[in-house]
Amino acid sequence: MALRTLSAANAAALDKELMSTGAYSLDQLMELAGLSVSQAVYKLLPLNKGTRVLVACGPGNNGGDGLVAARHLHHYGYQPAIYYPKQNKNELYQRLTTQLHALKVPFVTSLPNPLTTSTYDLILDCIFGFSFSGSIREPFPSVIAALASTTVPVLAVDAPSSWDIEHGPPSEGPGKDYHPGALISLTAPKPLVEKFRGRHFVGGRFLGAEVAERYGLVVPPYEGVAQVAEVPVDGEGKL
Ligand SMILES: NC(=O)C1=CN([C@@H]2O[C@H](COP(=O)(O)OP(=O)(O)OC[C@H]3O[C@@H](n4cnc5c(N)ncnc54)[C@H](O)[C@@H]3O)[C@@H](O)[C@H]2O)[C@H](O)CC1
Ligand SMILES: [K+]
Repeated sequence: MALRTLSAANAAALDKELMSTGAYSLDQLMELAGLSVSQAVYKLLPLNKGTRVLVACGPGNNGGDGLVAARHLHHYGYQPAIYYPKQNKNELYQRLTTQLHALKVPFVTSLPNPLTTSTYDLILDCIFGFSFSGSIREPFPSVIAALASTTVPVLAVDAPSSWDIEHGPPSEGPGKDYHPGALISLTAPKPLVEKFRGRHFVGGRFLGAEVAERYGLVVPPYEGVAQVAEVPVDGEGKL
């Protein structure tokens, strides 16, 4: 049985529905998404195994999830640093960055070259999510190239950035060789998950049974109070 997935168009439609008839605000969804991401980090990198997490953020809501996750990581005791080359000026993002500045979470303006484990223990790829399309525009080609070539473990948030949401890795360009070791799908896996091999989590625990059924999805097997469930992309435990 294949994983139940959510196309880019349906992911956007579901988001819209949650924020209209569902009566959620974007802040609420982003807060839950970012909380899930922070819990996936804890599963991948327990605090005694290193603490330096580079959170690479893009200009949209995928980047916002990263800003929220970074704040939770700081409170858990990790040392997040934010790389946010194209900052969103909307009020929500300004509030998220103000919160991080107040906690003295550093914002770095460049990536080390080479990007190795001497500087960071984990990277969160929050550059692009389900609204990525086309070829990568500046300033992101070099960022995707750095993600593709780094020796640091990468957790991709909702999608490996630059991957086509339906079809997976691009056949050319800097994303061609980008294969992160871990992925957290938010709400539900996107079709690209069929091309992903690595540890896979699902988070964004805000889907009720009725909405899930209408979109052909299954609510992930969250345990107890967990905001994240590990769902292997092959073998047992498929959604
Ligand atoms: N329901 C949920 O699961 C929630 C998921 N969330 C996260 O939101 C993203 C989707 O956010 P959105 O703002 O729609 O888009 P992105 O962040 O994916 O990217 C848009 C951003 O990127 C630019 N862009 C697009 N293509 C390119 C390109 N080829 N080159 C350069 N730049 C590009 C575009 O201009 C925009 O600025 C989803 O994946 C989740 O991570 C929410 O947190 C809410 C709940
Ligand atoms: K991403």
